[in-house]
Amino acid sequence: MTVIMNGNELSKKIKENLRLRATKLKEQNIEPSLVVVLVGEDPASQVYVRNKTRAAEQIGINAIDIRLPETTTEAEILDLIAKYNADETVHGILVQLPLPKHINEDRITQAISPLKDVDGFHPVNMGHLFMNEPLALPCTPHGIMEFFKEYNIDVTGKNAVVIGRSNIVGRPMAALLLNANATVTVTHSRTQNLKEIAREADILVVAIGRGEFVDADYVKEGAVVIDVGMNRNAAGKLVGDVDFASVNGKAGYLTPVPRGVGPMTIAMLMQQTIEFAERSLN
Ligand SMILES: NC(=O)C1=CN([C@@H]2O[C@H](COP(=O)(O)OP(=O)(O)OC[C@H]3O[C@@H](n4cnc5c(N)ncnc54)[C@H](OP(=O)(O)O)[C@@H]3O)[C@@H](O)[C@H]2O)C=CC1
Ligand SMILES: Nc1nc(=O)c2c([nH]1)NC[C@@H]1CN(c3ccc(C(=O)N[C@@H](CCC(=O)O)C(=O)O)cc3)C=[N+]21
Repeated sequence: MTVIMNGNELSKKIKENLRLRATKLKEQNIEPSLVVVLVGEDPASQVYVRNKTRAAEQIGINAIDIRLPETTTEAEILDLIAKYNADETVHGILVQLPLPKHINEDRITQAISPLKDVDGFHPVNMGHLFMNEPLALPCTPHGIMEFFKEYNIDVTGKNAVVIGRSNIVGRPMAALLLNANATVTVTHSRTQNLKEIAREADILVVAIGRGEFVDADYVKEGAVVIDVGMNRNAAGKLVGDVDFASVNGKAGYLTPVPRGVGPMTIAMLMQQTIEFAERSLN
């Protein structure tokens, strides 16, 4: 039997607790505030950003929603970031990725103050994370660690395999698992014998961006399978990187898409914003 991990339910519970923390902050005259910048018209990004601003509203976080045209220059975004870096009433700044091709994502990421970097993407925050002294946790991997906590999955000493090595998911996921004392293998498009390696995993995290790529052949009986993928299939349906129907029944635990990792990402983004706002009290 496979336990389906419910990201909607868990994220709701977390957000209710965050609402109380937001109320306490307001009693101390701090309004937690998050700037969300979206450049261009990408429909998927629009959905994610809408989900973020909606979650902020529910919790009582002031979301400053900035929509810029596709033609916006890098200098204009850098100016905007500088302005909010200096604004003491703003606790978090997020620039939705991917950005249009004429904009250098690394320069944008590095311009955001590490103290307001709610995504945890700044090299300073990545460095602290890899040294096991995190100041900000990347939302998607953090949300996945919260699943383990909720379902009493102890990762200590477990064989964890991460498929994908992107800066926003795979690498920080590997760091968090390592910090939690798992034995971590990171795989990618050049990996040989991926199937054999994946089949050794007690915990398998899949973040590759290929619809329903991982089927039951990649999965050890009883393994914990986390599906980060968000893809549209030929019929326009939202599917993960894991073939849910194939893996369901073989895995011990499995996250669905939607209502799995996605809502947890958003909950952790809200949590990081509240934490930065709380830090401003000290
Ligand atoms: N639920 C959520 O909150 C989030 C979901 N996502 C989703 O997760 C997925 C991954 O996102 P992201 O990490 O940004 O993607 P990227 O495209 O940045 O990275 C994909 C990674 O997968 C590897 N890869 C690609 N094809 C294969 C293959 N056939 N075998 C093994 N490895 C492969 C790549 O290897 P190489 O490095 O060699 O190119 C790369 O490291 C996407 O579907 C995205 O939409 C992303 C962020 C948050
Ligand atoms: N600076 C930055 N920070 C990010 O955190 C970031 C980013 N850029 N770029 C893209 C990825 C992707 N991401 C998702 C967030 C929510 C859902 C989400 O809400 N998913 C819903 C369904 C969404 C739908 O219906 O399409 C679910 O899984 O249930 C998905 C994916 C954040 N990302």
